[in-house]
Amino acid sequence: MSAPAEKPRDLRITDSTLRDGSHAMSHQFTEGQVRAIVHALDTSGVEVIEVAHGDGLGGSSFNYGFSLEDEFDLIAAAVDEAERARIAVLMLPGLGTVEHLKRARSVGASVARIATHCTEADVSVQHFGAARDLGMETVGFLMLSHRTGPEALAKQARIMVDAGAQCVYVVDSAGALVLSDAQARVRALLDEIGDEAQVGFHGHQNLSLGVANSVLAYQAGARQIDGALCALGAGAGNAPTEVLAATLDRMGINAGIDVQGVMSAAQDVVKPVIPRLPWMDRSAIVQGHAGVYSSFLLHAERASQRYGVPAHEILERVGQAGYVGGQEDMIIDIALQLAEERDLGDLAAQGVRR
Ligand SMILES: CC[C@H](O)CC(=O)C(=O)O
Ligand SMILES: [Mn+2]
Repeated sequence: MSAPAEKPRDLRITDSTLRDGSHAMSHQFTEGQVRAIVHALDTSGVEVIEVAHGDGLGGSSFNYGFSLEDEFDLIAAAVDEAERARIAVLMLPGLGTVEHLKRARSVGASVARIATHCTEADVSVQHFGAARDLGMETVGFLMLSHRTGPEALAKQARIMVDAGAQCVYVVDSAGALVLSDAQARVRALLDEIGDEAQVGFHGHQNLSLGVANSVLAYQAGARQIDGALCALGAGAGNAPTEVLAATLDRMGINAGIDVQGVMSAAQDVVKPVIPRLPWMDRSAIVQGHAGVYSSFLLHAERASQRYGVPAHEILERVGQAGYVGGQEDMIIDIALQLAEERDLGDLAAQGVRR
């Protein structure tokens, strides 16, 4: 007798514990941890598992933080461990290059996710072409999607699709989209590209809306949704995969995931290795409220320690200035300004004139 046919899935979950979660781990994943997490996700039915430095291929550097282990070794280990799941990589053009994509492909990665700021999709054109030539499935990632309106975002998605993207994500990098904001963007992308490519949603928890926004995105037509076990991701973390799976299951939406398996993956495999669980502390909430890139959190905390100024104040100023990924050095600049203002304030309080 042949095995019963699997019911068609209503959407696809991509788990990003081993990529977005790398931010929260300061990029210190070991091969053993990668193998254990991939095994747990794979046996729970998660279809796509993303593995890379938190800032994508080529991210291991002085600016972004060095990985403990070579990311191509980690990708190869993930490919080796997964029996059913496909391994995805993320790259930001400029930080990663086509050469990085080729190397990822050569060690077995089969999904290329190309990320740009939400108004800069044109820098990704050659990378989609290269990924398709390499025989990879392609996904576009429009980061900090709250920074532009639905129609303008849809035009950026069009650029990615014309370049070869098979799905384009609304990426809520700051966890700043509030409910209808997420739905409006998904709908606008579907109106623009719906016949030609899928739409996806990547949520962050800064305002505690990662799961709710993901469900609303699904209801608006998104068919690829990201999560991370234990919410492990930048800022307050991503929509937790295990909560997404349980919520979708409760709603009768088939993500093809074994809810018990993925809860165990979170509780028994990932939680024990996390040095600090992502949480909605003051700094993370400020990121959601002021619309700041989630991966700036640890940079701001380090600058806070070094210059003795509060991380949440640094992040508030980053939000006012509107800095985007790649401008991490400006965090130091702001910390120095805050320290100078504090010192001048102290002198003034002591009655000393400059
Ligand atoms: C690679 C930068 C960034 O972490 C991508 C991402 O997950 C996001 O913008 O949320
Ligand atoms: Mn993210």
